[in-house]
Amino acid sequence: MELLSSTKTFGGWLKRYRHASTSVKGDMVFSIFLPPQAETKKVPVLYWLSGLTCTDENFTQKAGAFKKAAQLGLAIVCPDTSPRGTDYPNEHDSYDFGSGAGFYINATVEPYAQSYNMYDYVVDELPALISEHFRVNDKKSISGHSMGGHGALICALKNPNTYQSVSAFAPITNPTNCAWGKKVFTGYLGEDESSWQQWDATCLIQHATQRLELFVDQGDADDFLSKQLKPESLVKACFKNDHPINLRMQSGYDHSYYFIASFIDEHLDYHFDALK
Ligand SMILES: N[C@@H](CCC(=O)N[C@@H](CSC=O)C(=O)NCC(=O)O)C(=O)O
Repeated sequence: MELLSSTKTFGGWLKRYRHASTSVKGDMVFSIFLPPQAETKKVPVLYWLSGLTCTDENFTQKAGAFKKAAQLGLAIVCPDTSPRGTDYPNEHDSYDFGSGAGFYINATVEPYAQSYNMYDYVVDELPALISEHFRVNDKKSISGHSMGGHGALICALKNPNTYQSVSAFAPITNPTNCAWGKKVFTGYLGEDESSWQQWDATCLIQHATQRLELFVDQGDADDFLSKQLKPESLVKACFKNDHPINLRMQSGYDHSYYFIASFIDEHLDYHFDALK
C-alpha cells in the first residue's frame, strides 16, 4: 500500500492510501480514520459508502464525523465509489453511470464485468486489507449515503451476521424501480431484469435470514425523495416481511452532506452501541 497522506485530527489520524485491488483489477484509493484508541488497542470499524459523484474524500471533508469517532474509539473506512483508470464506453459521460457510480454491485456485462466489482471490493477485499494492516478488531458495521446508503443496505442484507449494524442516509431503496437504478443495472447487469433483484434492497428483504434493524434517516426536503429514493418501498417490504426498520423523516433537510453532518453523531453512537 502507498500512503498518500496522513493528517492528525481530534487526536487520531486520517490516512489515505492507494493499493492494487484484485477485485477491480486496478489501483484503488481509500481513506481511514484511526481514533486515538487505535494507538494501543484494536478498535471496531465502520465502513462508509458514499454516493454518486463522490470519492473517498466527500465524507472525510464534509461529514464532520471525526470528533465523535475519536471519542468513541471507532475507526471509519471510506472506499472510493467506483474503479478508476479505465475508459469503457459511456464510463465518463454522465454523473450517474460509470466512474463515481459503481453502485456497490458486481457487473456481469462486458466490459464493465472486468472491473466494476465494487461489491466484492467493499465486502471482502477491503475488510481483509484493513484487518491485515491496521489495529482493528473483527467487529464491523456499515453505513452510507444515497447510492452508498443502498450499498450499505445490500451488503448487510446479503451477508447475515457479518455486520453488527447498518444505517443509511437518504438511501436509494428500490433501484429496480427508479431511473438511477434502471440505468446502472441495465449497463452493468444487462436487460434481464430478473438478475437485478439480487442487488435491490427492497427485493432482498423477503430473503433476509437475519432480522438486523435498518436505521434510516431521510430528509423530507430532499429533491430526489419521490423519484429516486422512495423509502416507502422499503418500509412496505419490511412491514410485509416483519423486518425491523427505523425510518426517521427529518423535517426540512435536503440530500446534501449538511444533512449527513446533522445526524452523523447519532449514527456513530448507534453503530458503536452494536459494536461494543
Ligand atoms: N446532479 C448532481 C447529483 C450528484 C449528487 O447529488 N451526488 C450526491 C449523492 S446522490 C446519490 O448517490 C453526493 O453525495 N454528492 C457529493 C457531495 O459532496 O454532495 C450533481 O452532479 O451534482
